[in-house]
Amino acid sequence: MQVLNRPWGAMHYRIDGPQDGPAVVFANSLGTDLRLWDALLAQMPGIRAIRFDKRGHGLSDEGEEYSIADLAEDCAALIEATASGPVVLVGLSIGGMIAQALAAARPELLRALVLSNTAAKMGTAESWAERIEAVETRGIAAIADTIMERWFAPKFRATPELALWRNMVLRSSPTGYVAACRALAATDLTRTTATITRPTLVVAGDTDGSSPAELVEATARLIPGADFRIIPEAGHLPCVEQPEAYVRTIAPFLQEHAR
Ligand SMILES: O=C(O)CC1=CCC(=O)O1
Repeated sequence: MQVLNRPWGAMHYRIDGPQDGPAVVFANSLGTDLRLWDALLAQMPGIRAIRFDKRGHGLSDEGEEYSIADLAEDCAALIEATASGPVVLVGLSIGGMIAQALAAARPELLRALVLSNTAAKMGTAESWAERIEAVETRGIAAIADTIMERWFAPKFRATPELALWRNMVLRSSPTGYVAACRALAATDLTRTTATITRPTLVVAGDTDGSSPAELVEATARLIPGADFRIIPEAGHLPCVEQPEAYVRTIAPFLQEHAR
């Protein structure tokens, strides 16, 4: 286990793959930890994969109240501490918002971006307020089944693995989860995402209940030259549900841009 000391506490990260492999950083979604990428990375042994638990998730400390810009600074610090030059950043959902914010603020740290199941603005102030109220008054268990329906297509929801992802959400820190919901509610990256100049691949799932493909495509259209792909039979976490298709979708882009 590796730790990066940040002003708010300890940030957990992990590096897999050859030391001299092309560096690719992965940013997780709300309510998940860095195991989000396990199935994908099992099929990409050649890359130097750098992944981390954002504040209040996985093994990282909680931190105080924070913004997406603060999470992007954590990601910048990780890149500066672990990579010898610019990297390709793959961000999913809130991880994709972190990637958009970083690409606009610190483009020199990035060669290229994969924005997965994300948007410049996700949800509404009302929908996040409802979710926060449910977690604060009734606990994360109150939202776990709804979250599973948003994350996964029906076929995956019928597999035994579903229980493990449900447990990951149930065991999330309520404080960390709510802090991330507040950051999401407060963020609209539409203006800055339109200034992204790095090569960008945008990926959606055709049954994503959290960031529907049309919403993801609208964000792709903000970024000059961005490529947009849809993964069939995939919800919000296609790297879990359809890892082979996800690899087929992103591998050519990584081959072209990661060094
Ligand atoms: O929990 C969800 O609805 C999915 C999600 C929204 C932002 C994020 O990172 O995950």
